[in-house]
Amino acid sequence: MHVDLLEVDLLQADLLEARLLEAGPSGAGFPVSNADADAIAGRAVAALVAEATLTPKPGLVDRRGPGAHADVELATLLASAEALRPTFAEIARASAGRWPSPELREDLARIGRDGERRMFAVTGGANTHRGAIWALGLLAAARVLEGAGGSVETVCATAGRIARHADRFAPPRATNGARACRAYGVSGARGEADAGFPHVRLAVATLRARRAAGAAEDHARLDALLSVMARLDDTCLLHRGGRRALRVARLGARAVLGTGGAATAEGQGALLALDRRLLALNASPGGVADMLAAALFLDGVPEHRSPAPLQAQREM
Ligand SMILES: CC(C)(COP(=O)(O)OP(=O)(O)OC[C@H]1O[C@@H](n2cnc3c(N)ncnc32)[C@H](O[C@H]2O[C@H](COP(=O)(O)OP(=O)(O)OP(=O)(O)O)[C@@H](O)[C@H]2O)[C@@H]1O)[C@@H](O)C(=O)NCCC(=O)NCCS
Ligand SMILES: Nc1ncnc2[nH]cnc12
Repeated sequence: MHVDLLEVDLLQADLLEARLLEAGPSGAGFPVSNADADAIAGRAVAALVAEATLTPKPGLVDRRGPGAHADVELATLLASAEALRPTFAEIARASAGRWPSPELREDLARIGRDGERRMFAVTGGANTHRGAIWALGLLAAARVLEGAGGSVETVCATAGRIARHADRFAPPRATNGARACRAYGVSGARGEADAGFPHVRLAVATLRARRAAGAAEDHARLDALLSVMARLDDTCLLHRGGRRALRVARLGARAVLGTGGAATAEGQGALLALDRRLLALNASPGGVADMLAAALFLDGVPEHRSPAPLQAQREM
């Protein structure tokens, strides 16, 4: 059932991407019909489902089980992803014809917080996708703002420009992330967005490099996840297991990649060893998982803005 829905989502999203490419590099202000908004939301939900079902992911929920999460299983993640469909569609509609401004930032934050309520309602209070609502929400808005000419580079930069505006209506919240940022001097999910999502770009680059080298799709996705795990200051790891958990995750991810990645027998062995070490520390790289989902959401978007065709350049 889920696979069918996913295929429909991907088909709609591919049609939207084909239309964006056909339209040529027309710049910002892409008008968003309900069908376009639904296609963007479909792409976001499909990315969350693809991340959730990718197996084996060290410490994380996957097809094998709940990983280090006592309160979340695969069905919870899938229900959470589906519950967020209207949130991503609303974000796409609200972004039509806008530019990065305090007003847009505040509109998205309101929709994002409403999405968090939907998420908590279906998960019984577990935080499955707060980081994903934040990252994919900003990137979905940026895709609309960037329109036909958008690339991974420009979409991530524009998402950063939106994020850097203040949200005057943000209620004070003592979140795990905020506590970890204070305790360990890292910038967390906010810092990642403010910097224009460098780890999402890293995941996209790894994904594409591994595919180009002939890797199977799941291996390319696992290596993209590990490339982020080797570097990200994940506040989910920090709040659960402190600096030790972050270090174990980083060194473990580097060990898998150093042995040739998920496609090799040694890499698979190192990956499962990392999984065991993270489970022993009750540590989960939830923020890393969100970065992979965000990278999958940008699948199909070209890495760089394509240069204007020669004819158009002569007319400039
Ligand atoms: C700006 C916000 C992201 C809030 O951030 P803050 O840091 O204050 O709060 P958190 O609630 O901790 O959310 C941050 C989530 O982001 C993910 N993350 C962590 N590190 C990074 C990183 N370096 N870069 C990017 N993303 C990162 C991570 O999400 C995943 O982990 C979640 C599980 O975490 P946790 O709650 O700690 O869960 P448990 O360990 O299971 O908790 P316990 O059971 O032990 O209590 C999981 O959800 C993954 O998604 C962090 O959790 C933003 O949320 C915000 O301001 N939102 C307001 C609305 C808004 O503006 N929206 C914009 C819409 S476009
Ligand atoms: N697969 C996963 N496991 C645990 N937390 C997550 N947050 C987002 N995806 C996750």
